[in-house]
Amino acid sequence: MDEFQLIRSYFQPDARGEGVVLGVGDDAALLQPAPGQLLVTCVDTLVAGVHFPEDAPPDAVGHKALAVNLSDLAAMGARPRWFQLALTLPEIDEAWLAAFSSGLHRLAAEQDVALVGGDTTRGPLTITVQAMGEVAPAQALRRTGARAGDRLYVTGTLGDAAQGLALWQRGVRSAGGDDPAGFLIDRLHRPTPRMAAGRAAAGLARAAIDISDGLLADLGHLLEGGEGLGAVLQADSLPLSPAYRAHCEDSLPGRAALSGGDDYELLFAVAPENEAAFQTALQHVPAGCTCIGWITEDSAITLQGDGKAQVLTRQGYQHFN
Ligand SMILES: Nc1ncnc2c1ncn2[C@@H]1O[C@H](COP(=O)(O)OP(=O)(O)OP(=O)(O)O)[C@@H](O)[C@H]1O
Ligand SMILES: Cc1ncc(C[n+]2csc(CCOP(=O)(O)O)c2C)c(N)n1
Ligand SMILES: [Mg+2]
Repeated sequence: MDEFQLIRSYFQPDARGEGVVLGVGDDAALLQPAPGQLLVTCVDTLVAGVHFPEDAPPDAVGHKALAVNLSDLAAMGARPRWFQLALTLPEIDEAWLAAFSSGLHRLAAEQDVALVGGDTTRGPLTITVQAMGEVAPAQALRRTGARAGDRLYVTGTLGDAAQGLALWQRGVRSAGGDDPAGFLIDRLHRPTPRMAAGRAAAGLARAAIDISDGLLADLGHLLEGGEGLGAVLQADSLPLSPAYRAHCEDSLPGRAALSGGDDYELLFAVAPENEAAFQTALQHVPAGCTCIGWITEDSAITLQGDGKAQVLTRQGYQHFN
């Protein structure tokens, strides 16, 4: 199998997505965004051994490469439409490619996003996805604009994936969602992009970000979008899954939930006057959305719990430290 057979076999789906004037197979794709919508675009790379364990299931790698990008579109309040895939492979392994592409195409079909192009090269296993979506100009969610007094809301639960990674690195290989370890590992390998939450919050939240590097680090980015802002987090309010609680060795909420990374949940700052409308819009979102604290004028991030207040550093995952 050569490079072009590989593309035809695994990455040239028959179905033509809506708005795809020209997809896989030419020098570039031609895309038609809906009239009046802004094109939203982002790109994220996954490197084997850095973003996923070298022995992660290949269908999970395909899923995650797309999911982390859809998460960035969700954080902008966008509707996902198209994506490109740049694949660097050490060799052609057809079993790996079949599983990888099935994980990728399954999520693409679920979210109605079309693969419109990419690039295939030889080298250390690296997957780059560039995703594109659309949003009405007045609805786009940004990282900037949060203000003191805004309430902080987060989707889903925190820290599951970081605990899943710790379990995987200790050799635990439970799959599926039934036992707690399997649930946590699944949250690492197969994050669910929070598209419905992002769309519901569009036009209602004052600022938004997705949590990839850990709550404190990404909350830090949200706070940098204003002037000298800090936050109060309430320890008892942080959403933690039963599996997380069962496996947490620290005192709760624990390091993983605060700065573990790989959550791919959405964090919103909501103005007090919009809070009721925001809660109504988010109440039927499957992942749920929890108020975890509020933004302050004092630049510290403080965790309140057990009658104590603890100042936290804005630490999280960083590639160069
Ligand atoms: N090499 C680069 N050249 C140009 N812009 C970049 C480059 N790397 C990152 N950026 C931009 O910097 C900003 C922050 O990037 P970062 O990767 O931290 O965001 P993110 O994608 O939300 O985070 P994560 O990758 O953890 O999901 C984004 O707007 C991104 O487009
Ligand atoms: C094998 C392995 N080691 C470590 C991690 C944790 N991790 C890697 S990158 C990242 C942040 C997001 O990346 P980026 O900022 O590049 O989008 C996190 C939390 C993992 N998932 N797999
Ligand atoms: Mg992001």
